[in-house]
Amino acid sequence: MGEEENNNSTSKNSRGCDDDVMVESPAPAKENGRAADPRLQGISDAIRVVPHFPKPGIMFNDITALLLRPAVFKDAVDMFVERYRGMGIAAVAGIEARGFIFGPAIALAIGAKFIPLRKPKKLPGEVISETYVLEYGTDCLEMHVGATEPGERVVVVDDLVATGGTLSAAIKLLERAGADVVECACLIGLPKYKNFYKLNGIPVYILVESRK
Ligand SMILES: O=P(O)(O)OC[C@H]1O[C@H](OP(=O)(O)OP(=O)(O)O)[C@H](O)[C@@H]1O
Ligand SMILES: Nc1ncnc2[nH]cnc12
Repeated sequence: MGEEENNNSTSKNSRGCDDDVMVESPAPAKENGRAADPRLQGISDAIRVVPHFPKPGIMFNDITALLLRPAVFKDAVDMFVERYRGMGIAAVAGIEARGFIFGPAIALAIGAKFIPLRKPKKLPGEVISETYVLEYGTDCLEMHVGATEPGERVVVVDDLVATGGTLSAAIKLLERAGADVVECACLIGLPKYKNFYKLNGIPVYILVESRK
């Protein structure tokens, strides 16, 4: 990850990443005197916003529309690959289900293994679990014991961060196994959480804000 590639660069932390809020906003075109990455506008435009799904009041950010446009899909994967290549990342951990769409492509491109973090009772064998709170009710993520070794540098990938509950559970699972969670990476962050993107002390890197 070069300094030139990061338009919202703040100070580098001990993890080798930029600190605190890191929103690669698609607008304005210039930020901190540098041109924004032109790929961001295309990524933002390709995300379909569906009002009142899956329930009234929710503006659903649908990444399946982006997946139908291979050049834009590639741009999104490339931006993460450019950020994490050469950082000694041993594993990319993807969150079921939409983190499974982006995580493996990033892992293969940077030469890292892929760790699936799954919803309950999907993984055979020994697992560790973390329950987390959703807007209504709870959910749980599980990871295979032995998927990561103590000290391994890991990036967590998902499509979207809203409350951060899902990413927090992922961080806890990996840290319980001794992993060094370097950063969480999401395509989309909801604007109302703009100043919330440091979870359990781990930076969250966002490409674009939700358009609604
Ligand atoms: O920041 P949070 O408030 O935790 O929300 C973000 C999570 O919500 C969505 O997944 P969802 O739980 O809908 O599961 P799915 O990917 O299986 O549809 C999304 O893909 C994230 O994983
Ligand atoms: N607004 C939203 N769009 C898509 N996925 C979500 N997960 C949580 N909130 C979401």
